[in-house]
Amino acid sequence: MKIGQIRQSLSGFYDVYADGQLYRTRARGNFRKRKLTPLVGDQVEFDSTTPQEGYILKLLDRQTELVRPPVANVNLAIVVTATTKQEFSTNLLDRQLVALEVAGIEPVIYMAKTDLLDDETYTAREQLATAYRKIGYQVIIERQAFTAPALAAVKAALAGHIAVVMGQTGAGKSTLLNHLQPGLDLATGEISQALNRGKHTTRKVSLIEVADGLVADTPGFSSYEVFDIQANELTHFFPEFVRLSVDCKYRGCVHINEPHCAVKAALAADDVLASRYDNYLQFYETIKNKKVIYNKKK
Ligand SMILES: Nc1nc2c(ncn2[C@@H]2O[C@H](COP(=O)(O)OP(=O)(O)OP(=O)(O)O)[C@@H](O)[C@H]2O)c(=O)[nH]1
Ligand SMILES: [Zn+2]
Repeated sequence: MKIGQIRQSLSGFYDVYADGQLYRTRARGNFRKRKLTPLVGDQVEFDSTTPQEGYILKLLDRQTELVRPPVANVNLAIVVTATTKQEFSTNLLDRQLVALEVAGIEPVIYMAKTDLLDDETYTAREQLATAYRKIGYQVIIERQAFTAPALAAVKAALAGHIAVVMGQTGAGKSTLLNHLQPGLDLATGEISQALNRGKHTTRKVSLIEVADGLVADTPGFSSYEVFDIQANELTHFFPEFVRLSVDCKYRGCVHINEPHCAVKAALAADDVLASRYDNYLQFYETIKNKKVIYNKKK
């Protein structure tokens, strides 16, 4: 019996990495009775006679589990954020951050395409980066694209982690990965194509070694699952609100209509980003409205 990590899944085969090599395996353990499917990223116990043939016997406990992409034990997300005026949206960024907070995955924000910005827009993005750092998020931003310090920062963040790369189509995910790992040669635009194909056919999912970490070759971590939480829980996923809310007068304050709310006081004092608060309100309403629609249907 060996212990290894699933690095790729394709059509019922799982390639398990152990002692410096890959073993092609199939699933046979009694976890199948419990309807557990092995996921890329899983640590497993397996048997094998040759590297071409082996059987997974047992799945070890997972720390996290994603559905899209189907990867276990992801603990880092590189949030590739295109910064151009046409593409940039704090709303999307905050939605991604909330989704990651809900999933228990640490975000690293990578500000892409800064070379296309005029100085004024770049300064605005830099100020925003500072504000997000104040919240507690790591933000990587450089005046030019793919500078050595920016790439070194991403590599340092990846070390020892299993990561997904998030970002809307065209944000620059493949381009960033190619700069991190020049041999990778991902066609730009390729990642989302893989994702779209995946909707209809069995999808290959793999973890690729990038710097000293592993990165899922399929992005697509959906930020829409944000809206599966309860509206009154949303505040827990805004770290700056969590810190401030100890000073809200009412327990369970959702920082909307309550008097003596520390979050609203901080907002008035410019200590909370207005865009974060606006996005919070919008997500809150979306969740409320969605619940109503859902209940009506039932
Ligand atoms: N100027 C500039 N162009 C960039 C940068 N990053 C990406 N691009 C360009 O933006 C386009 C989209 O980049 P991709 O890396 O394919 O984006 P992606 O997020 O992988 O897109 P999908 O695979 O469709 O999800 C390509 O033409 C890239 O060359 C950057 O930092 N600066
Ligand atoms: Zn409050």
